[in-house]
Amino acid sequence: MEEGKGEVGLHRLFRFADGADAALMAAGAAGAVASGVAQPLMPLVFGEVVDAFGSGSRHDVLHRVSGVCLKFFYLAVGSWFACFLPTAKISTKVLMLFNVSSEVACWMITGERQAACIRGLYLEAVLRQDIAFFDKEITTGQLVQRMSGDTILIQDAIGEKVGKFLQLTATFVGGFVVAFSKGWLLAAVMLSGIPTVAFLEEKMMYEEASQVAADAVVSIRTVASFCAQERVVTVYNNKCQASRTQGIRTGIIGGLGFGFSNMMVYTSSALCYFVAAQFVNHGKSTFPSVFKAFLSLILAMIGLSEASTIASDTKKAKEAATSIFSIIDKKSKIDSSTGEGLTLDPVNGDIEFNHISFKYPCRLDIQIFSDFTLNIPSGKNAALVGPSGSGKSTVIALLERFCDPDSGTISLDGVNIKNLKISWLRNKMGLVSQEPVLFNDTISANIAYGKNEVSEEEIIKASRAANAHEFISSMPQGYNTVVGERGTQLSGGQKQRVAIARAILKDPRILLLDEATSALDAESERVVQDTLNQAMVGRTTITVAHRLSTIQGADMIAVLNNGMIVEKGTHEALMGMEGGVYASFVELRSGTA
Ligand SMILES: Nc1ncnc2c1ncn2[C@@H]1O[C@H](COP(=O)(O)OP(=O)(O)OP(=O)(O)O)[C@@H](O)[C@H]1O
Repeated sequence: MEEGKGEVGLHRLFRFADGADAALMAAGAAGAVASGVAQPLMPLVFGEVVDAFGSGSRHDVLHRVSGVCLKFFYLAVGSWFACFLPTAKISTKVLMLFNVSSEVACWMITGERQAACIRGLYLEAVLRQDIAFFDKEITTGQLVQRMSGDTILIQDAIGEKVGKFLQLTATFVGGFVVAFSKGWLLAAVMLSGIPTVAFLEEKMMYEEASQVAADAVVSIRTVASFCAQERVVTVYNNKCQASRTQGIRTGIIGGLGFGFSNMMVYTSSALCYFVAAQFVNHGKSTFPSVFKAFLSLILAMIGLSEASTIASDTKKAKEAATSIFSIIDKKSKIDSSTGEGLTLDPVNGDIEFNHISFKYPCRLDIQIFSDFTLNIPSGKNAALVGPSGSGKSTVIALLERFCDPDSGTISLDGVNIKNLKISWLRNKMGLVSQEPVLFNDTISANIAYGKNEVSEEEIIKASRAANAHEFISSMPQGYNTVVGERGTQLSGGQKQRVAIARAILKDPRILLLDEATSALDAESERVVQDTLNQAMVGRTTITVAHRLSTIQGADMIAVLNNGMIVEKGTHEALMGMEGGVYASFVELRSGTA
């Protein structure tokens, strides 16, 4: 896999931010800093409350406390402005969230916007990759995990977490400034004790243990949704086994560390209070100043310790972004989204495979074709038969440009298909395969799949041509019947006819039938085969068939074995070849039928 070549830098996480995101981030940053700075201002006012209650007569207390209350009111209004103003500047939609702090709202909105953009680009990038990518580089589970789990990690890191980090950093800096402004010497002495209080406790108690537990739960849920519970349990047990020693060690260290940090809390508090009392005793400080400095430093250190926990989330987001961005930036060898390439008008449908040599990129040890040559004239029906694994479906895959040959050329009307626009080429071909793929949507949406503007008449016309109109109309919801996941609410023959209608609607010049009837019972096969025979008229058709009865009328039958054409001709000609492979196939099949 190409991903993971180098970790994405922090600033690259924001690479998909647009102008609106920049505005949201600027407003969110201003709000975060303002609300962060507001925290250490509180001890100042609290200090004054303590001072006001602790000194003077009863009337004096009332007067002084009223003055401090006014300051609380100013702080409330100031903090409301700091939070509200950025919201008002951005969007009225955000106003709906007025009960949420604006910096949180701004960061959440921009995180959501950027993550939506990343998800869209990732899906686009995945869908434009060639088939080898799906064989080699990604599984469905990975795709879903990246689109849901990994993008949420990124969303958090570029959204809410940034706001929180800025706010905590502002609290940390603000707390320091306030504490040192109340007497730098006192603050410096207190500082020597306080970091242990806030820092050790957080680190030892939560960091390792909770991170491991959270990871395990998240991955179990994701994998379980793919019904891989047994595998999950095995993987989980193995992981538990491997980390047991680590767990015991962490437990002992955590216990010791927790005890130690608790001891340090009380020891350093005692030290701080003792030193502060010395300062007050020698007239170098006052009680309110000590109170303010102590509270500010506590807030500053809590800010610092919480900000440090965000670093591990950012690291995870960078890892997730590394794999997602590597796919977004990945150039596909066969990029169906490109608008480049020739188009032909008109298209006759002459197909030529010239000296093709090919191996699947993920199975380089197996040579599928070494010198495969086949010519299918326009409007003719060529059938491919041969033992399983002889390369029949690969012929279709190469023509559709799901993969490209290692050497040799495939041409349509004399033009190498590599020079044709891929989307145009694929639109000229209608593929019906053994297992028709229907989506969980209405019958009409399934027939119109892939075409943008299709009228109801066109859908009905294609359904009539596919012998599907009758059964569709007899359903209570008709063309609006939802077929269920993978078309489970239709029979095999019905599904196949819907798939044929979809292929016919494209009005393809070339029809590719890859064992289109082999999964059907005799009655359904007869109906579907009649349908296909009508659909073939006037089109170049390649039919891959196991049931030889369905291809007897083909203009040419090519018998493949190990990627080579061993016999070629009409049914009659091949049957006339004494000891021929085709004739022996037919004999074998009629013997077993
Ligand atoms: N996506 C793929 N990646 C790797 N190898 C593949 C892939 N698809 C097919 N193959 C291999 O290529 C060879 C030819 O497969 P292909 O599907 O073309 O045969 P086939 O004649 O159509 O077989 P069947 O009649 O069983 O469908 C087989 O050995 C198969 O295992």
